[in-house]
Amino acid sequence: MPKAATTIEVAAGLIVRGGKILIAQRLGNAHLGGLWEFPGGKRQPGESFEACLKREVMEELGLTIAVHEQVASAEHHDPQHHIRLHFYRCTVLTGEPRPLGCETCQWITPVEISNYPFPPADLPLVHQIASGRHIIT
Ligand SMILES: Nc1nc2c([nH]c(=O)n2[C@H]2C[C@H](O)[C@@H](COP(=O)(O)OP(=O)(O)OP(=O)(O)O)O2)c(=O)[nH]1
Repeated sequence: MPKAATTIEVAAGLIVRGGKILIAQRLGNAHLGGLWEFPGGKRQPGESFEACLKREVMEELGLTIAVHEQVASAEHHDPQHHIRLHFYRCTVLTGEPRPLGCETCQWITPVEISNYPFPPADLPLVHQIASGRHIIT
């Protein structure tokens, strides 16, 4: 019998600065490789979403961030993965983004986000951002 997919909890950040959002391109060899994403990753046992997001953004981009309110959530199911995503608004405290754990990263305006391919679970949020339903300051 196939093994049931376990739920993976993921924290991801809408990192905003000066009217732009920071997005990252996933490593080519990773699950969903080459797609763009909101920086973040899997929560470790006993970790809060805030701590997870700060750790992942430091590992992937070398940035220290402040994590603010949750702005959205989403789920993605396939035979191997059941992923629950928790999106938080974040601001940069120190550092300039460097692609330490991703292919590349980019500051983009909300309207530009439609030009970047994202994983299926992100599409409702991507559409909301593109249509101006999230205030990016
Ligand atoms: N960070 C992030 N992950 C996303 C987004 N959308 C989406 O479907 N995901 C999925 C891709 C992955 O299956 C999962 C995140 O896991 P990850 O592989 O990035 O996490 P990680 O850095 O902890 O990875 P690893 O230690 O297992 O290599 O969530 C998103 O916008 N941001």
